[in-house]
Amino acid sequence: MATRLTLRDVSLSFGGIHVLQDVSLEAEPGTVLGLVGPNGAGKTSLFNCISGHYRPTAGSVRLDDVDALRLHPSRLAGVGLARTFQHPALQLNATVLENVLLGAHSRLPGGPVSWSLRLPATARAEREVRTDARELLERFGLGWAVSLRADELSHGLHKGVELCRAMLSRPSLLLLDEPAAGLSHGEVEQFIASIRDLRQDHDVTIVVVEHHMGVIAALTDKVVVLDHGRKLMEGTAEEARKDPRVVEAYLGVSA
Ligand SMILES: Nc1ncnc2c1ncn2[C@@H]1O[C@H](COP(=O)(O)OP(=O)(O)OP(=O)(O)O)[C@@H](O)[C@H]1O
Repeated sequence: MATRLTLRDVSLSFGGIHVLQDVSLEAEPGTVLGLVGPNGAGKTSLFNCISGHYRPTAGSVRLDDVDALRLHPSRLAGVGLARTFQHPALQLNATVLENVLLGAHSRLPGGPVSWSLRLPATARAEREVRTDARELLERFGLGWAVSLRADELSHGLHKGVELCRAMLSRPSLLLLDEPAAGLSHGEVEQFIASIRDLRQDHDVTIVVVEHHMGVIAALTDKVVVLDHGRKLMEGTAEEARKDPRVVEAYLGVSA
């Protein structure tokens, strides 16, 4: 079941600097929410508050009925959260398949001891996640790269590998931080097609931070626009594009 993400009055400060102020938003289960705004608006900081990398100074973050701020960040995968980063951190000396498999730990029963003993249930689950990892790589057009070392791939392909790694945990809430940044035109088209395809088969809520307005328009059901740490407006991508406040925030001139 896809997650309902609810943020209420989330604020975040660093040494007196207000990075986020009273941001509230809701992502309906199974929808794609875009988070947009000019550089420094607070988009990644808001992501970090959801994924437990930052702790808000005030406000609440709920994944369905779970109070995310009460959970240790390492437990969030267990309630269905997965994310990608602006700059993918892959194990460059490991193969593409091994990198994707790193996303499977929340699906393997037991803990490190049973994994190292290779108990039957663990071995079975391991076979299953390997098959799923290969399928995901095929779906994202990376089937040919399974056995290559990650450092043999371009930046754009690293982003695809990271996305497969996130999807391997079978998330019910997926956070994508600038997935199209640095991608070629063809890679962006492939990314849009893959996410659309993914939505057909997986019951997942997606929140995406992205500057590429073509991606936002193609994929999102709703966007939230941030500016200077505050929510400026909420609506469809088309409504945001036409909103004078949004135009002004991006261009820095009165619309
Ligand atoms: N750990 C931190 N310590 C101090 N300031 C921070 C920290 N993290 C973020 N900030 C500040 O918060 C503000 C918002 O940054 P953030 O990266 O969230 O913006 P953004 O909207 O994601 O920008 P971009 O589109 O450029 O990635 C910036 O002024 C940034 O310097």
